[in-house]
Amino acid sequence: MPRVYVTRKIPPTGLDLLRQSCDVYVWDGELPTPRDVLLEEAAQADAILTMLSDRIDSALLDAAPNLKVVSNYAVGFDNIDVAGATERGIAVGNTPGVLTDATADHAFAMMLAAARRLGEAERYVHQGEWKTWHPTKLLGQDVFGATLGVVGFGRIGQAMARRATGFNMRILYTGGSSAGAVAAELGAEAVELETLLRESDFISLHVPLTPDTKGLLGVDAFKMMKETAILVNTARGGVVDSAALVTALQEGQIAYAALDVTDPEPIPMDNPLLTLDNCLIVPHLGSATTTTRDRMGVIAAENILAGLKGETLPFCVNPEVFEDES
Ligand SMILES: NC(=O)c1ccc[n+]([C@@H]2O[C@H](COP(=O)([O-])OP(=O)(O)OC[C@H]3O[C@@H](n4cnc5c(N)ncnc54)[C@H](O)[C@@H]3O)[C@@H](O)[C@H]2O)c1
Repeated sequence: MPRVYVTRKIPPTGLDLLRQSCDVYVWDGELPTPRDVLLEEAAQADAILTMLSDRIDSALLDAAPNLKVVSNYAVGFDNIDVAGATERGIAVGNTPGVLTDATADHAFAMMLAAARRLGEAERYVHQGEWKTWHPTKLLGQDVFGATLGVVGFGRIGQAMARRATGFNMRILYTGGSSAGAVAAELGAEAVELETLLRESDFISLHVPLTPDTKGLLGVDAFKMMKETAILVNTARGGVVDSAALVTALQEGQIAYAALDVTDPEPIPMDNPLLTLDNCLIVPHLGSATTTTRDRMGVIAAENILAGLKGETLPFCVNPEVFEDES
């Protein structure tokens, strides 16, 4: 039976599917599979089910003579050398779509939480400070009727915008070249990034991390934003220049940041963002619902099963691997 290595514990449904026709080895630790173990496992594996925390680079691909499929348990795949995999005829899969709504729900929740300063408010209660309340304490910002800027109008960006229509928000967006019909339906306006940064009350990032989007929001971008602006990042930490963000939050160039993702992850405990009251940080929970994580596991397993049979993966990042064979 083909040998499949799974780099972290995932919900059982996907694993059960794999076990019907594969020998499945699952790393059971709370920390990621250590690099040396990953290299050893890759040397024997026909397929690997990977997490964003696994670096699938050329050294690993070179160490894996039998590898046919790398199946990422995520829609993003910035942890994988896709070109290197393609050169070696290795198919790369991901899990788009099934996590769109969960991630958009989470981005919206983070936007609301930042607007109403829920992180600070919770600390205030837990630290016994509530007794000093007065009517100007912990004032937040209105979301209903405000302007939302969506950077990256793809699946999740559009789902975020759809939620914003229920809050009567003006919606601006960049990116998403084929999104005209959805934009028209939602009343969203396509604008240049600079206009979006200058006019939005809330800016929500939904682009993939690529060489083009790395550091997309840097020193200049924060200077364009409103002093009251709130940044929501559920995309990837690397899309924002961390040092520029720290300065922007410390100097009041923007009001608040809500981060589901950081660069690096996990965030080191000495990172200055952790010292700021106006920064809400949670540990990459975008897709973290029971149903969604289960569905992601099934798709990741189905990608592996198809690839092991030499069939195009249901969700393939480099379908040219299969086209070249025909
Ligand atoms: N926090 C989480 O747990 C979580 C969960 C799922 C996805 N994500 C992140 O969200 C990203 C988006 O996921 P998706 O399913 O919506 O992907 P998608 O491919 O449907 O959408 C991405 C959009 O970004 C646009 N884009 C690319 N470069 C751009 C640029 N420079 N400027 C403006 N727009 C640009 C694309 O045209 C596309 O419309 C993923 O790549 C991943 O990094 C995070």
